[in-house]
Amino acid sequence: MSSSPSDATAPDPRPYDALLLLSFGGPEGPDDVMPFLRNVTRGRGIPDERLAEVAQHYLRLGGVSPINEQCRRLLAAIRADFAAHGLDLPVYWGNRNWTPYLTDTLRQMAEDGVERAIVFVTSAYASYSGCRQYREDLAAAQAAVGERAPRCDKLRHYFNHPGFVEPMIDNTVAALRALPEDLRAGARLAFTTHSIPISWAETSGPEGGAYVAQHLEVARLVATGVQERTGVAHPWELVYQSRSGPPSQPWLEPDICDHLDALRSAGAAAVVIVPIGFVSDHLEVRYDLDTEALDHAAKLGLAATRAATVGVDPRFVAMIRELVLERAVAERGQPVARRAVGRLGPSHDVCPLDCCPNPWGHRPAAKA
Ligand SMILES: CC1=C(CCC(=O)O)c2cc3nc(cc4[nH]c(cc5[nH]c(cc1n2)c(C)c5CCC(=O)O)c(CCC(=O)O)c4C)C(CCC(=O)O)=C3C
Ligand SMILES: [Fe+2]
Repeated sequence: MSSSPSDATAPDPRPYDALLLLSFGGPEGPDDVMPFLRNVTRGRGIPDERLAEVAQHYLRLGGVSPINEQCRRLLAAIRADFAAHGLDLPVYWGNRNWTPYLTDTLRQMAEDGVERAIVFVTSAYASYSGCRQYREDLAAAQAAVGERAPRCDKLRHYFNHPGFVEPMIDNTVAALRALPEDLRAGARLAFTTHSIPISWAETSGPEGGAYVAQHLEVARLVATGVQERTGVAHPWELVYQSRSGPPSQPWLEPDICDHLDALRSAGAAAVVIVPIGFVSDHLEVRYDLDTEALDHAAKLGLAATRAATVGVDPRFVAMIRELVLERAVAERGQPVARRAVGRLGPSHDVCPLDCCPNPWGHRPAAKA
């Protein structure tokens, strides 16, 4: 093999020999919608009326979830970024709930000779749904593939990485600029994330309460960043969306639409909705915010825009490379710099055994 000048500085991913992009999955056509929803909600006690309603949300988009196209774009962007930086690491994609299923991807990786993968999940925060459930999915897929299945290490939570926070500041500023100019300075910021049962929020992260604490920190960081850019301290709140469980179980509140009512009653004239809980404009963003919440705001006579999610922002894609190399250095036992903004500091590499517990009982989980 001939050596070129760049070989000397090529980033070293060892001990990893592949990156796995692990996501939620979504239907690819109308016939997929109900089987997909059954995959998501098996054993979850979600009322039938709620399922029928969510099926309609997918069918309005032709039965195709936007999340798959977004994963394909992210995959392509990661590959291009790795190539541009001389990082020679194959990238695979697998999902929890739809094709390409994680088990099939892991089997392919084993066939290709992958022994140790680093895993990036499309969820930035600590919670059962966004952390442990993915690690359980990995353990189940490894068990299904058998002895040859690659070892899989999940990357740390990235909610407070500048590659996630900085694009959201820009996107919020852009959404403010899309409001009528005379209403801009008085606009409120409504940061949204997926509601989860309060009991899960309480047990999220190593000490509990991490789900809400991490979101409040990102909301504060984005609001502060916006103020640095515009000179205006917009009042802000963290609110919730996409609640699904039975009414008997308390979930995090207030819901975004109730919050819009409250803003209107308090005399607000404009609001920017900022979906900090999500990394791409998937169904919960396109339907629950762009259709439901923006329609509701229009009915109230409240001027409203929605900030874009990070998607394939080059800073977000570069963050993935940075986190992979950071973890590789750490696994090789070398000193490592871990970037994080704000007060909470960089998250742990390996989740403690009891963090984000499974509300339905124990299932084996991949360690990190
Ligand atoms: C915290 C969290 C995230 C963010 C972190 C992450 O990204 O992982 C997230 C993301 C997503 N949730 C998604 C879709 C759904 N979530 C559901 C149901 C649920 N989500 C929950 C939590 C979360 N969900 C919970 C506690 C339930 C109750 C059922 C259960 O106990 O698990 C249901 C069932 C129907 C309903 O009731 O809504 C669907 C269809 C999609 C795909 C969208 C697309 O297709 O574009 C994505 C990215
Ligand atoms: Fe966790």
